[in-house]
Amino acid sequence: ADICHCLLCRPHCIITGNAVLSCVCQEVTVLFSRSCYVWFCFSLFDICICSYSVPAGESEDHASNRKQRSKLSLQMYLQCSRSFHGTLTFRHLHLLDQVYYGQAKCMLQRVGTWNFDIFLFDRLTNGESLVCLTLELFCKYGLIELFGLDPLRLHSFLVRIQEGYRSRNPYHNSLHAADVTQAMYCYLQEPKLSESLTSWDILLALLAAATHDLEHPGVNQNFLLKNDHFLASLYQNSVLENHHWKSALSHLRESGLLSHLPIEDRHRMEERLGSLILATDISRQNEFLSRFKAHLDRKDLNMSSPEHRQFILQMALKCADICNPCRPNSLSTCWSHCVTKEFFQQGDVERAHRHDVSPLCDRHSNSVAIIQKSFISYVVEPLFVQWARFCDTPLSHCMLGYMKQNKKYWSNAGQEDLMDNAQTTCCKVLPRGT
Ligand SMILES: Nc1ncnc2c1ncn2[C@@H]1O[C@@H]2COP(=O)(O)O[C@H]2[C@H]1O
Ligand SMILES: [Zn+2]
Repeated sequence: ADICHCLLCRPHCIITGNAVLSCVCQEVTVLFSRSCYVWFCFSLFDICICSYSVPAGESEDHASNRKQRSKLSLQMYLQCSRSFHGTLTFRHLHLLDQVYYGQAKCMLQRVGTWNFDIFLFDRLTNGESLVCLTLELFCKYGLIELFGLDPLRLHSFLVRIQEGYRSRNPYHNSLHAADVTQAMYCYLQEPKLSESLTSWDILLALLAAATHDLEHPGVNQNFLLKNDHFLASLYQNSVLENHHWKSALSHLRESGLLSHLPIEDRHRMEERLGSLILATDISRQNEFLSRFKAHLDRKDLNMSSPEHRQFILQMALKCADICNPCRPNSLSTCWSHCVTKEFFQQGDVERAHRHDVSPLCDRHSNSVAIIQKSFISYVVEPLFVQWARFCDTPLSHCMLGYMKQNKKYWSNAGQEDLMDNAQTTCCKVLPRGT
């Protein structure tokens, strides 16, 4: 296990292109067959597999065996990697059904569509949606080649990020990060962005989306302040967002993902990552919204300016972060229940400790519907109206359409608590297949 840990998490050297596959495959085959583990593959690393050519001296048969093996699930590798980190016991280890894996891969063909069902994708990937989705997007943009990234380091970094989200949080977990990353990808496709963003912008946008809530404790800043939590003493303001940023930096540095790049580029990247993540502090909503409106009124946004591009990326990440009420109703209601569950859990703890229950967190005076109606009207709608003004595309108007439908849905829903229904709809476990 030590050797595997070393190999899987800290590859010896940076190798790019085809060499990675051959090197990794050979070494890990030996290790895995020795320790009776199933073979694993890099199926989602399509970019590597597709571009893999038979090395000189290797027979076609050998190459086709290699291809066969590569069809086995990435999931197996991820699960194994997790157990080497000691975060999973073998009790949790079960192999991903190949049927589900095929379906997940199929879903990725439509990763840029707004009705992408991230809940289903997460179940099909056995809870690995953040890793699978982000890898896919890195491959789509060719970021691995463009930045000379080591695929193993990238993979190890993403696994650590995914594990850095608390799965116990009903809302602020890795599924939310995957959802935000998928939304960010949709926004990056918008012509105003896609025509002007640089590869650095895209790399940064995807990293920021994937890490923006890293190590979220499942309670809000108010709770941390009231309870003299150590995080509250570390940062003056935007306590959680600063913590997400610093956690992202520590994973980034530890993984060595960007360590081959010039130090100035890395520093610039880290600063920009901070400015994006800090922009997701919902208490700064009005500040960003008025700046955005002022730019739109003056029509002075110039996407060839690096400062303006950074500002638009901040706005895009803010939209992605709270876009759940703009998703189709079946997805949106799931998120509404998840976020309310987290609010109410905090309220229950506050009540148990005889503290004042924070706004929105009291299950006795709130309901999902009440919270949604005000969140949509006062927070989501003002932002997405301006975003549609900026983009003026089918997607931006489609999001407004869904948002209106959801607002109507919650207005008609009355005050009853629909939490139980939501549990069965959103957290459905897939039946074991063949
Ligand atoms: N559907 C929703 N209903 C109510 N609040 C939400 C919803 N989606 C996101 N939020 C809030 O928006 C906040 C965005 O920043 P946070 O991730 O810190 O915490 C998020 C939640 O508090
Ligand atoms: Zn978030």
